[in-house]
This record gives sequence, structure tokens and C-alpha cells, in this order.
Amino acid sequence: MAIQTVMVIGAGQMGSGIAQVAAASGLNVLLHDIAEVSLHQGIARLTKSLGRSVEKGKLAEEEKTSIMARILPCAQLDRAAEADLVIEAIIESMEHKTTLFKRLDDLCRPHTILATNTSSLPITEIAAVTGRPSQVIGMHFMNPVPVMPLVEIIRGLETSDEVFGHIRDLAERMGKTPVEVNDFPGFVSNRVLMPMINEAIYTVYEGVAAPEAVDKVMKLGMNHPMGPLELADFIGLDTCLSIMEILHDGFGDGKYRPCPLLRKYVKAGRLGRKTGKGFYTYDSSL
Ligand SMILES: CC(=O)CC(=O)SCCNC(=O)CCNC(=O)[C@H](O)C(C)(C)COP(=O)(O)OP(=O)(O)OC[C@H]1O[C@@H](n2cnc3c(N)ncnc32)[C@H](O)[C@@H]1OP(=O)(O)O
Ligand SMILES: NC(=O)C1=CN([C@@H]2O[C@H](COP(=O)(O)OP(=O)(O)OC[C@H]3O[C@@H](n4cnc5c(N)ncnc54)[C@H](OP(=O)(O)O)[C@@H]3O)[C@@H](O)[C@H]2O)C=CC1
Repeated sequence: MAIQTVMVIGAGQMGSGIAQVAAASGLNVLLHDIAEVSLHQGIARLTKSLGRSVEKGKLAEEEKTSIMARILPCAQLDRAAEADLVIEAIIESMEHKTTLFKRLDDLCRPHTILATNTSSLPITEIAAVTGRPSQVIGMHFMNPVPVMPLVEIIRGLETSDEVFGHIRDLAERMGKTPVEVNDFPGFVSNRVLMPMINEAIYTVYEGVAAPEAVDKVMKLGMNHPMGPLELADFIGLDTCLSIMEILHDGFGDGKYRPCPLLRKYVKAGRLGRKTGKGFYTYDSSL
């Protein structure tokens, strides 16, 4: 089966980046979001990202135009019927994702593959709500999608070899390096990364150091490109909290307990860069 048309669902920071790299690899992209304002913001974000590549001389203006022409903002989920592949990138919630996957299973043609960009949720559980578990797979991109080379690929219990092969080949076509990992909470990336971020938040919570000092230690001492708190703001504190909760519930181990300060910031709507405030304050969410 040749994948020609992809629907990306959720036009947030990940969905807009996935739509961009998919269109840049020659695919036709339908970009869907429940909220029209989020759809506009997603298009603005990827337009800005492509514009930056043009300014740097890495992309011709005509290429930008043709990439943009392959992306169709689409308010109707029903158009998933046109897709060979759906890549879901909505909020990190099992309830929201399973509701969506049930609906997609009804809407999509029999050959269509359903992929999720979940950061941490079990693929097998998402696949189980559909009548096509062999065609459900985890395709976990890293943020910012146009820059980061990795895609974690996660098979559910029933995912077929054929579907795995299609997704691995597609990730390569998008210029990414696929790495297969098993279906456990947080996979590899967030099982390793998120406890470090959570621990960094604990150091602020317990008054060990201010956010700037924690980040400086990790940047200058360990050569990390971003400090853990800067990175948490970049990922989104709501997403960080959801991932910690999934690790905590999934393994039943107290070492994954989310820091109360993380909970407090999320309750206050301080979600990081996307809301203009987290551990730091930002001018623009794009
Ligand atoms: C939570 C999960 O489930 C999994 C995750 O994704 S965890 C998060 C993983 N991501 C990370 O760890 C990111 C860590 N940070 C970094 O690697 C870097 O800080 C960064 C790449 C984001 C920015 O790098 P920087 O050197 O500080 O800034 P900058 O010079 O502006 O950008 C570097 C390059 O990336 C590009 N870039 C940066 N942000 C971009 C974006 N949002 N979209 C497109 N391009 C972008 C820039 O254009 C620039 O390109 P060139 O080198 O070709 O000029
Ligand atoms: N942030 C990161 O660094 C990474 C995130 N991920 C994963 O990617 C997914 C998305 O994260 P991210 O892009 O950061 O989140 P964002 O909050 O930036 O974007 C999520 C988008 O999905 C929309 N949405 C919510 N529910 C639905 C729905 N039922 N149908 C369609 N659209 C919906 C939201 O709209 P509205 O805002 O109106 O609710 C929002 O525009 C999550 O599963 C996350 O764990 C994976 C890798 C890295």
C-alpha cells in the first residue's frame, strides 16, 4: 500500500510540526483540530517555521509554497475517510484518545493505518478500542518536529509486521531515524527524560535552587541544549504532568510521583511557553 494522504489530528505544537514534515516529504496532508482557532494557530506556526528555513537559505520560496499547498486545514473529522494514514496528536489523555480512535475506526477505509503520537500511553490499550488493532501503532515524534531526528516506533500487541514496515519507511521518508521500542509506559524517551524534569522541579519546590540556576547547572555542567525547566516549559507542563501520572499509574512506583509544584502550575493554567508562562515568561506562544 502506498501512503499518499495523511490526516494529522490536533494542530498544536506537535501536530503542526508533523503536518509540516509530512508535506515536505511529498504527502498530501489534511490537518484537523476541534477548535478553529487552534487550526489557524497551527497553520501560523508551521508557516513561521518554513519561513525561518527560507530566511536561512535552506528552503526556496517556491518549495515553501508547494509544501503549504499540500496542507489543507480541515474542520471536518469525516474527511479521515480520504486518508491512508491518520496521525493523532491531541492532548495526552487516554479518554480523549480512545474516544477519537473509536470514531476514526468507523470513519476510515479498511486499509487505513491509525498512528498515535502519544508520549507515554499504552498503544495496545488505544488499539483495543478499534476493530483494527493490527493497524494501530505508536509514531512518537520529538519536539520541535522539524529539527529532531528521532521517531520512536511502538508496536501494540497486535500490530502487524506490514504496518510496522510502512511506518518505519515513512519515518525515513520524512528524514527521521526510527527506533523501535516496546510498549511500556513512557516508552524509552519519556521513561528516562521525564523523571529528570520532575526531579528538577522538586529541586525548585524544595528550595535547592531557582529555576535559572537549575537550568544553568544542566546546560553548563552536562551540555544539555536546554535546561530541564526550560525544556518542561517547551514541552508543556500539562503534557509533563500527564506523562508523570501515566508513569506513576502504569508502574505503581512512588519514584514517579509528580511534583506538587508541577500540579500547582498546571491547575493555575501556567502551562509553559504555549500559555506564555510556566517556570519562565514568554512573549509569544508560537
Ligand atoms: C515530551 C516528549 O514526548 C518527547 C519530546 O519531544 S522531549 C523534547 C525533545 N526535544 C529537546 O530535548 C529539545 C532540546 N533543545 C534543543 O535541541 C535546542 O534548544 C533547539 C533545537 C530546540 C533550539 O536550538 P538553539 O540552537 O537553541 O536555537 P536555534 O539556533 O534557534 O535553533 C537551532 C536550529 O533549529 C531550528 N529550529 C529551532 N526551533 C524550531 C522550530 N520550532 N521549528 C523549526 N525549526 C526550529 C532553527 O531554525 C535552527 O536551524 P539551523 O541550525 O539550521 O539554523
Ligand atoms: N509537547 C511535546 O513536546 C510532545 C508532545 N507529544 C504528544 O503529542 C500530543 C500533542 O501534544 P502537543 O502538540 O504538545 O499538545 P498541544 O496542546 O500543543 O496540542 C494539542 C491540540 O489538540 C487539540 N485537540 C484536543 N482534543 C482534540 C480532539 N478530540 N480532536 C482534535 N483536536 C483536539 C487541542 O485543541 P485545544 O487547544 O482547542 O484543546 C490542541 O490544538 C500529546 O499526546 C503529547 O503527549 C509527543 C512528543 C513531544
